[in-house]
Amino acid sequence: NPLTCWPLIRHAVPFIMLTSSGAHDYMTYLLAQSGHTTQLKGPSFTNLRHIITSDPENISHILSSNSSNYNKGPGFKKKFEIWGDGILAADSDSWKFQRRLNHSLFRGTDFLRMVTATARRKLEDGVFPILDRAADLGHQVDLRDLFQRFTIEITCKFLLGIDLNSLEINLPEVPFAKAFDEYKEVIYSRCIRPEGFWRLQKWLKIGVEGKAGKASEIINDFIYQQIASKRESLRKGPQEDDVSLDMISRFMAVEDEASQCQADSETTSMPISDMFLRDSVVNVLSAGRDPTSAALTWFFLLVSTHEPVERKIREELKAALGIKEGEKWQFPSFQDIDKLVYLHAAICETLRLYPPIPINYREAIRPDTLPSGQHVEKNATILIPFYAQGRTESLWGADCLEFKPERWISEKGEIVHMGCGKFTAFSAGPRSCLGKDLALMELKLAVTAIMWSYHFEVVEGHSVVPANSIGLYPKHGLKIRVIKNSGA
Ligand code: HEM
Repeated sequence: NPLTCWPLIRHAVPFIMLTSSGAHDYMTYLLAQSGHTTQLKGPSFTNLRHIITSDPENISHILSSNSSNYNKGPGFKKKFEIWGDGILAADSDSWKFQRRLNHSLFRGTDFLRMVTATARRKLEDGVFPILDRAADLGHQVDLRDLFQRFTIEITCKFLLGIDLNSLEINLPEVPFAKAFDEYKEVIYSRCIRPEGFWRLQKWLKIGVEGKAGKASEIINDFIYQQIASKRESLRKGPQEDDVSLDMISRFMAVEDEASQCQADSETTSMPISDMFLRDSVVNVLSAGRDPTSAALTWFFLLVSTHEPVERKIREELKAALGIKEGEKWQFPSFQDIDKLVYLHAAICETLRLYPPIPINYREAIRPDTLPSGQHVEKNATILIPFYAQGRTESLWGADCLEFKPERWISEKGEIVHMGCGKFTAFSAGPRSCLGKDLALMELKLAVTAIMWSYHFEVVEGHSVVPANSIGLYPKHGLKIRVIKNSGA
């Protein structure tokens, strides 16, 4: 086609598609046309110059077998400035140190128990009263907003030991939470716009950069205040009812242990300064809040529009947990939750179609050749669109766009484990998600409790399209009506 060969138009197309709606579907289309690996190039004045791949062998190579050649790199840090040198943006020794520190905290059973207890309390005292009221008064609810509140409450509790009280019945605006949402906009904008352009906007304090500047002040003020009050209470010594299980108190308390852990490893020394704590809070809050709330939102969109799946999940709840139609909900134990195979499959299927982190990013440290034969230059940037990968026909079959939890269940009735290059919602290799178990527990706890008591109907005419963002969530939220199930 002579038109697409014209370089200006050819290079402008990706830029236009990524700035208009449907960026994720555009990448899916591009990869399907090009054999799953290609170059994404915008006009020379833009920042767009990446290799993109959804080929499972390339993905395993980049994220696992040759991961030491791929890091986040300095370009990533500039765009994701708000993360500072936290775990999501850090490389080398700084990342290794934080991975160990976070891993030791997330693994403890006390930690999982505390998070579960918080989730139950936030459901019983926050989410349920809001849903009951909406059902009684016939009001619409925006599930995305509700789940964002639910997950920020849980994350703030285990991170800082505080309640934001955002789940009160009148759904109050919480400036700190709002600032977090506003900041996200700037990251996507920086990913697709020329650096000179966004730097000028930032300097002039206008547009998304201006908004982000204000948001970042609110975020920093709030977190530094929290850190100061934690240091103050640590100075006073332990209080009577003080369990200090929150992450920041534990980071402060294990300062000595942490330096010991650095001395044992070959990592460089890293004091647990206020800035380190600030970066940890922002990173774990970003990692813990948004993906889980997005997963819950997409799950309820899919289940509310697929009646047979909803029915099967309810049947499984009755069979595995021994509860009867009309009985009041009792939260199951960890062991009972593990029995819910069909539910697990429905969650995996949701994450395949709607991975909350739709794109992963890496920079090559040295030149390399991918298994597909694609040459990678030093410092080349690579995008791995998990969204496109979950919708690849050659990997998932001709029904890849359908919501079918059954594809995750073997003939023996067990969960089928997909290869690490195939199912990538939690990423893969040494930098894979540290909160996977926690996220699955939160999801299952919320989903079972809500599904037992309520049925949702998406409001007629409400448009559900993914936002162009670094996270995958519905651009206009998810507006639903609530119907109480009998006995709830
Ligand atoms: C459904 C929910 C979740 C999904 C789909 C998810 C997915 C991911 C993905 C794709 C990454 C890799 C990001 C990258 O390489 O840039 C990641 C990293 C991470 N996630 Fe999650 N996540 C979820 C929930 C959570 C939760 C609840 C936590 C706990 C706070 C958490 C903590 C982390 C951390 C700390 C990392 C950084 C790991 C590293 O760089 O070493 N995630 N997650």
